[in-house]
Amino acid sequence: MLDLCITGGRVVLPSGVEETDVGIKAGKIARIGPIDEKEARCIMNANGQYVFPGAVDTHVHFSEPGRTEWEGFFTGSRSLAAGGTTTYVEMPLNALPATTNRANLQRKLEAAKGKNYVDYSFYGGLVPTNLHELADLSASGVVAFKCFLSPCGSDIPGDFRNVDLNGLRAGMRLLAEKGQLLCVHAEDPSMISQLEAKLLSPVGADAYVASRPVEAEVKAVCDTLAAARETGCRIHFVHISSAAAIEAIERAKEEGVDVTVESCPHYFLLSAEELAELGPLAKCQPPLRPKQEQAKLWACLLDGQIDWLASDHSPCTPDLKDGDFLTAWGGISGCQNNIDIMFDAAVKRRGMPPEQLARLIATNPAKRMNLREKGEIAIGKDADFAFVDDRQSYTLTKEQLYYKNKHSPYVGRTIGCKVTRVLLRGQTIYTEEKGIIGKPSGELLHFIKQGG
Ligand SMILES: NC(=O)N[C@H]1NC(=O)NC1=O
Ligand SMILES: [Zn+2]
Ligand SMILES: [Zn+2]
Repeated sequence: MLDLCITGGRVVLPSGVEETDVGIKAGKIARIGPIDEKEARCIMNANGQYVFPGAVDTHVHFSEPGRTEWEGFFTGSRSLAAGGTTTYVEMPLNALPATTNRANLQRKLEAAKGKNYVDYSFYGGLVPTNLHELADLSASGVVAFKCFLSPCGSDIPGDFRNVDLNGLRAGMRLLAEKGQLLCVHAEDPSMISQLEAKLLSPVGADAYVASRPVEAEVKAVCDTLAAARETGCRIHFVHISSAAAIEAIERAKEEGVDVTVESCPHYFLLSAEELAELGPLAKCQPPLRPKQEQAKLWACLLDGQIDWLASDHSPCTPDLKDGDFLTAWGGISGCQNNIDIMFDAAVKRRGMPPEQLARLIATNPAKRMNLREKGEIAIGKDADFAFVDDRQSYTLTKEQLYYKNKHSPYVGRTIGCKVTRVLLRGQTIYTEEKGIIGKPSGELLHFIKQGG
């Protein structure tokens, strides 16, 4: 007997969209295909909506412990749940202390207990001072590591620090031994600091964008690729904003470098031309790019050259968004809209097959991060789903946001679809009528080691 049968949906399977049924037993996907009503205790009619696998967001900053006024596990995970993301991996920075050793990871695990509406896991950080702690951190259950090549936006003691190229290579050698994946924020620090030194205050949108050019991204990507070739470390580039960087990564892939690349919805939805009007709410690093650059990035995405999409949800309190474009916090609050804005922009308006979007938001990140129960609608996987109604559209308001700080550059935007229901391991955790349902039931996902 099945616990639940989802019927009447357009199910986004790895092979394509099928009008079929999905059977769930003990939180897992147990059947895909026609199911007799008598075979399930409960029937859920998706009424012609798309049934997507729950999204996997590998790039959020929930800032807990230490900066819970910025976000936190409770509010952050509710935001994800409402948008159809059922798994996240949380970055090692913006919380205090940063996740740079086992003891700090332990504090995160404690802080996260019982507060999560979706399943979760953590990164460890690579910083200039923790080479001797990497092996221990690697063994303590982080899914991957993260480092910055450019400064990270805060000078507070205990906060994250960027590595130089020697530090990068040293870290890579150690992580390569452990088979670990290193995720890299790629912007060249010397190019940026030289350009920043010439900025005149108050710094406007155009001047800010010009201070972090595509060339700085490409240079850092090429330096990182060279270090990966030298050390054999598996790498992943976070939030890439330019086609030129994607092309350099594509060439390295062809050579056999073990590398993947992510981009974020904001690089496709928002542009440098709109930045002055959007204000510092849309300030991020690397910055939004001009429309001409954005069109090239869209071509890369549609062409399959970008492995996945992640939000880089990097929230803060409203006062930190008050300054000019140099002093305001760099980070966009956007993780509640991971699925709907990209479904609208990519599938509805640009003809991307829904199964390609499913790979970008769920399958590919789950595979690379070894989250084996997650990422696709297939037998044996966790029964995590997001129902997407492409016949609805809505205008995003502040009141709809579950973030601790209810701001986002997407507020006021009309989105041509809606996430109407979300399930985590077979249980409904969100509906459009009721909002978030029940108590936090998210679980910590244990990393299964390479070959283990
Ligand atoms: N510290 C931090 O969250 N930085 C992030 N924000 C952003 O826009 N890009 C980043 O790397
Ligand atoms: Zn970053
Ligand atoms: Zn980030």
